[in-house]
Amino acid sequence: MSEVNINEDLVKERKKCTFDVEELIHLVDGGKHNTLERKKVEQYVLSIKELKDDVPEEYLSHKERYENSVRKGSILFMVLMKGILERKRNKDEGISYNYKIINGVVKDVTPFMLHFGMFLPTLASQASPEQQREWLKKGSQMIGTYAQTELGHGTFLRGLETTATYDADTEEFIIHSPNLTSYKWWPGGLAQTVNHCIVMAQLYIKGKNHGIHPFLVQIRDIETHMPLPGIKVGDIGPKLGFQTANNGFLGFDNYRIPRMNMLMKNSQVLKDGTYVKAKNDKLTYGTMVFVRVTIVADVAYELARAATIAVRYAAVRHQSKPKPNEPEPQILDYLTQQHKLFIAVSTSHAFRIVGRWLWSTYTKPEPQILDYVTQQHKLFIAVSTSHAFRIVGRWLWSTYTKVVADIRHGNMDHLPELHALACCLKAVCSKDASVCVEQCRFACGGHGYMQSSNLPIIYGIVTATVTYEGEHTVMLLQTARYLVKAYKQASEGKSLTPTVAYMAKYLKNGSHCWQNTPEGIIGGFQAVAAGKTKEACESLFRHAHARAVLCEMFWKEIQRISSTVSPSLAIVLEQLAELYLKYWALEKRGDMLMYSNITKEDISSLQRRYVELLALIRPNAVGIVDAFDIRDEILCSTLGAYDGRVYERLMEEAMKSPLNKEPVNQSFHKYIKPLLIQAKL
Ligand SMILES: CCCCCCCCCCCCCCCCCCCCCC(=O)SCCNC(=O)CCNC(=O)[C@H](O)C(C)(C)COP(=O)(O)OP(=O)(O)OC[C@H]1O[C@@H](n2cnc3c(N)ncnc32)[C@H](O)[C@@H]1OP(=O)(O)O
Ligand SMILES: Cc1cc2nc3c(=O)[nH]c(=O)nc-3n(C[C@H](O)[C@H](O)[C@H](O)COP(=O)(O)OP(=O)(O)OC[C@H]3O[C@@H](n4cnc5c(N)ncnc54)[C@H](O)[C@@H]3O)c2cc1C
Repeated sequence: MSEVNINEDLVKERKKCTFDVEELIHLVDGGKHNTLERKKVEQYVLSIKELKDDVPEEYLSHKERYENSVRKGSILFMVLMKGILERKRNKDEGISYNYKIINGVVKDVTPFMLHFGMFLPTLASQASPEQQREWLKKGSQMIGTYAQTELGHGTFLRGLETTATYDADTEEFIIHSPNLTSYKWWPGGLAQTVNHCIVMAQLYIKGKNHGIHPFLVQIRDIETHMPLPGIKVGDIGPKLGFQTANNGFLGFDNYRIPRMNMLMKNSQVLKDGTYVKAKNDKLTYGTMVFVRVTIVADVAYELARAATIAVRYAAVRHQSKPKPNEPEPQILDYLTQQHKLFIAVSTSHAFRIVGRWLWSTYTKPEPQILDYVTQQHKLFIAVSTSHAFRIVGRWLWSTYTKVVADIRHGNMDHLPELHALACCLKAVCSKDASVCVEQCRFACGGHGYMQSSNLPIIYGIVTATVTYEGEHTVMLLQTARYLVKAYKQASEGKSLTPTVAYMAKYLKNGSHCWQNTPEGIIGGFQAVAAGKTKEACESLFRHAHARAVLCEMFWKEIQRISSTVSPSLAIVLEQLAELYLKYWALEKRGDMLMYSNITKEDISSLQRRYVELLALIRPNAVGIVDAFDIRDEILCSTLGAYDGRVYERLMEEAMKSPLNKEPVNQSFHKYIKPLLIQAKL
């Protein structure tokens, strides 16, 4: 883009940058090759004319929005089948480029998301090799979703009520919803989009319950798309976000499916009804672990979008004037004289001085809001958090792929640790990302509240991750369960898995000896986690382990990466990571006081360094978010576009309102005019 069309503040900001933005772009993408591939796919997809909207989605009805989203999703589906979009997820971090482009094209959530995000992964991981050959073959007509949650139960899976009863005479399962609360409720794409589902149901054989198992169930006719007899399916209605995800409900009336439609990789039901138990019954929950792992990198990306919008806007937006210098008072000899004679002179001086100050203030440019320390405090933590989650998300993905490979070879030893890690990181990252996105919205003032800023939509997407795939508190409690066990093992002198090995150290050393260094802060969080775990045997504790893992992995990875990049970029990366650690050490200073020997002076020094870091990051702020390299078509924001033409775009978008198409709306004649006539009488 030529600099002529770019807002002059942004031009200046980009000139100030002390590092090579291109180098950081490659780092974020995981290598130059990935950047080039991403740009190629983006260029291809974003130039498809049919993917552009005539009218902004927000002006469409619930039904029209769904139809428009299916239209665009189908085009993307076709592109995917042509092999242009990568089918596989990015091997380094589990987040695929496809998903990032979809964010821009569909703006909200595509009703096909669950097909790619959970339906296919469940078939790939829980169907037997023969079933996979049958179901995942080319030309398959299946579009699917993952139907687990019910009206009555989402968290407590053992409480699910849908039944799958085996009938050995016909070699079929009878899927049934015994009551209203057993209706499936929430699955994305379920309402009008999919023709198949993975249904999680209680398996009954000869009256005995064997717990929940996955079944492949066709719910609509492939040709006509009509719901099949025995199926009741529909849309659950508007939500806070996910408006185009087509979340649905589903009930079964003694609906029969063949025996081979139970996913049989882990447990099996033989023809005569013999039940073969899985090596570990928690393997049934495998798809949830997979999605929880990917959520960390997913929210990092959403946060990158929000931070890009808010930081660029803060560089363009000017607001408020500096404080005046107070005029000097005049001193007179006699108070009475002063009162009688010189009041006019004094008033004249005062007015002249104040007038001069007022004029200079009037002509002085207003500061960019990004120069306010309070604004930097709101925004820079969002930027550094996005980097932390991306880096830790990548590490978590590689841990996941190693554990899954072990499981394939029959070794389940690391599954509990992976489950505990996925639960706590999913919980903390989804919650922190939601808070940061909302903070970005606050940081944009009134304009951030506009749909056209895209911040409300991003918030709707991110805040859903706090609930779906395992509700926040419930996930933390799962980790708590693991930590309590680890702590008991440590007290018995047994060896511990790597991510909780610190427990043994703090059991031995007691309180943590505080240091204001990154390593000191990481040790502080580990001491807090160990200390709270000790207390947890009697009471409840929360995020500490996840925070220790996030700080440790982020800092270690940044140290490693810094030695591989240019010195100017290494400085910026270390500043971002240090900011993240200092921010959380300050946020959690109460905990640190409890579980380490941190002093008031340490806290003051942390605070001073934190403010110093804000100032150090400030000149590079725009360059850092430019390096997220999110195209305008994917940001979808009037406030965050690369050129910074904020006010022009706000007005252009406002003019798209159907209400602005006519000077007088018909409601005037129908309602307001009669009201005015009545008022006259
Ligand atoms: C368009 C075009 C195309 C282009 C291309 C398009 C490309 C698109 C690309 C795609 C991008 C899309 C992105 C993704 C999208 C996803 C969206 C997702 C949406 C949302 C989906 C959902 O929302 S879907 C439902 C999730 N619903 C839950 O999440 C329920 C939580 N509820 C539980 O998860 C359990 O209920 C709960 C609490 C553990 C207790 O389970 P429970 O009662 O059975 O178990 P207990 O508590 O008794 O625990 C007994 C022992 O099991 C251990 N354990 C428990 N779980 C374990 C586990 N998983 N693994 C190992 N071990 C486990 C535990 O640690 C205990 O171990 P121990 O005994 O040794 O201590
Ligand atoms: C946008 C969106 C998309 C979704 N997509 C799908 C999908 O595709 N497929 C699907 O199957 N499901 C889907 N879900 C459902 C989702 O997985 C569940 O909503 C989620 O697992 C939480 O369960 P719940 O709604 O039953 O909440 P509840 O468990 O009823 O939670 C309510 C409150 O109770 C608390 N609570 C519950 N149990 C405990 C406990 N043991 N200890 C302490 N506190 C507890 C929770 O912390 C929470 O505060 C989706 C949900 C959303 C919001």
